[in-house]
Amino acid sequence: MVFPVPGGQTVALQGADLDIAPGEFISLIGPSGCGKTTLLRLMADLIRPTGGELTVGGESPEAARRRRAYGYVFQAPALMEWRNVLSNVLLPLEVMNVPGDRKARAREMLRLVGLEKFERSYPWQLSGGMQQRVSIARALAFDPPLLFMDEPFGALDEITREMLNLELLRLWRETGKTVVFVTHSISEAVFLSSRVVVMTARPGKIEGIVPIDLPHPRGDDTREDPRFFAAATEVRELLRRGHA
Ligand SMILES: Nc1ncnc2c1ncn2[C@@H]1O[C@H](COP(=O)(O)OP(=O)(O)OP(=O)(O)O)[C@@H](O)[C@H]1O
Repeated sequence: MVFPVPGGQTVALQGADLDIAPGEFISLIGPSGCGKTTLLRLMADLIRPTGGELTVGGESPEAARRRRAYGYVFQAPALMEWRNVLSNVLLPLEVMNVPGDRKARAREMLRLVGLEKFERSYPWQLSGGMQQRVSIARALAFDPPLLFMDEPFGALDEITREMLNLELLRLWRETGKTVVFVTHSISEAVFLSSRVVVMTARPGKIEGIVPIDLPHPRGDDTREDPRFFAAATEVRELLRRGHA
């Protein structure tokens, strides 16, 4: 993926070779500028590749987008301040004129993220973590098989983040979705993932892929498991190798 810039070009990604199986939880980790967001945006058809090949569920990213094959959760919750929680989750269903009982569907998504009691609240009445849960419910409204998440918990405190990690894992196990998750945190990546994709910059590429052999359900004990430390060390070493 090459971007034109004044007086030249930036090679954002080169040699990003990756196959993701249905139902996997994949984390992308790497230093600033290594192309994590670019890779996610390519998969989501928010930008078009300048080279190489990319398919989502066996079809082009554009076809996957038109089929509403994925939900996208951004770094900031990006909720409509004048709409309450329920109508924020309803919004994509209304815009796309989805048939059926939309409210029941939106409420079901709010239940999944544990916010069923807050449907009448407005975004400004919620904490940052709760707002991010609303945006996850909104991304799930279409029941897409795929969920793209770009550093969704980066701005939250450590304890809230750990709690949301647990919730996200529960949700992933309950729904069987495929998740591609961008993070800067080694422990978050190892805790959540079935595989951690370690990327390095200039040009952005995949340095290595670390399979995470930790049993489910994962919880506080997981972080004490020697396998957790071993995987975190492996990820750290790959990141260091990229820096060298
Ligand atoms: N639209 C664009 N135009 C020009 N250059 C771009 C554009 N989008 C990304 N880039 C460049 O591509 C490279 C990868 O950017 P990207 O945002 O994917 O990195 P990242 O790994 O997500 O970084 P961060 O961790 O800081 O979010 C960077 O050098 C960036 O400057």
